[in-house]
Amino acid sequence: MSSKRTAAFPAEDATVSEGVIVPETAGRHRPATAASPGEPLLVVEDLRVQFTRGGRKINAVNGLSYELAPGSMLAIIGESGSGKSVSSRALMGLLPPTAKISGSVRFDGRDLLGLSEREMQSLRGGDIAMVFQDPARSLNPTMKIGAQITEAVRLHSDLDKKGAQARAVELLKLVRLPAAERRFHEYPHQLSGGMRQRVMIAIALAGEPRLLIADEATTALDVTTQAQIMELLVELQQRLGMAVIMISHDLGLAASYAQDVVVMYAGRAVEYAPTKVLFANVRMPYTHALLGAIPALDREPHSLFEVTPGQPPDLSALPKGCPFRPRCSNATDQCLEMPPFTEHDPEHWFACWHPVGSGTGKHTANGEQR
Ligand SMILES: Nc1ncnc2c1ncn2[C@@H]1O[C@H](COP(=O)(O)OP(=O)(O)OP(=O)(O)O)[C@@H](O)[C@H]1O
Repeated sequence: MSSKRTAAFPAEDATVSEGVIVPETAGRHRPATAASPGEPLLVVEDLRVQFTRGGRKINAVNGLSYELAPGSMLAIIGESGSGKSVSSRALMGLLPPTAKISGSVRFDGRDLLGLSEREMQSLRGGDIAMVFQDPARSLNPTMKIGAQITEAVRLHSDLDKKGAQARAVELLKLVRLPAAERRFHEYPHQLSGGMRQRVMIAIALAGEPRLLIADEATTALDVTTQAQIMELLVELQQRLGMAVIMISHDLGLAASYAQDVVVMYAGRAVEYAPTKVLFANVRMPYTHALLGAIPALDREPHSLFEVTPGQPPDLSALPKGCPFRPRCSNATDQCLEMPPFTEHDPEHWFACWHPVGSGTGKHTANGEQR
């Protein structure tokens, strides 16, 4: 699976249009060339991750399950500390050895949790690549960006230095870095934040991944640059047939760009559906609160959760039953028992005894309080 390849991704021109981040646009970017509805590329089942810190057990991921079709984009959404990054790092083998991991992660039919570090290394940056929030920290400040991409290309191909350099320039064009040939000879500090993130994406593409995990890859960017990077990811997803997991605290971004959404709370998936299905009928009160918290287009980054009252629970002392119970206006004594994560409606999974719009809670489906 990780054999060295020399085939190049296509690099012809395409327009990068402006992204409008509103839920009404749910699924508008669904790729025309979406992968076959056959086998999923990635199947995560009952993933659990526990850390021990100062004698306390921290349950960072508590039974996460989802599937990802080849060439599709899944958004994993949740507020800080909900387990988004830990769950993705677990499948990349990037957690410290002290992390206790259980469950199953199958990529292309292969159990990733059973792989040796050596096997994981060949997979990382090859079939699966990751882009992080802070490109300034991920790039080597003392090396020209061209040399950094060339190094990544050589690591994942049989190309000689000259061939790898040519490929690196191609990759810079593929990620739409303006004046790619000139920028090739520049250092990271000479580039803007958006440009640096394009370089990080170029490095991630060097191994021609089938899955790209973008962990808050646009969070540090201004709204316009954020939209441009998201448009780039969608374009690459469509042109290269690459699957993308987009990790974000921003439900609005998910609504605009992803085909499917997993909403996480306290290390659990609490709602999971195709984007259109989810936004047509949000059922989980937590997702509902997030949706109500999406302000206008000119919102400040990180402001999304400020209007959701209360704090997420301490992961070393989770409340009894539903972890959202202490913050939920629909909660009853029944919520002292953990609601199962079930496919209640076709393709629509959620974990709630009193979902929005069911007539059993205090919320109505259109977001008003009764
Ligand atoms: N190495 C570690 N040791 C102990 N606890 C950890 C470790 N890594 C993460 N955690 C804890 O696991 C929980 C989940 O963290 P995670 O980074 O996945 O959250 P997140 O949803 O990605 O949040 P953010 O958006 O802030 O990155 C947090 O409480 C965090 O403190």
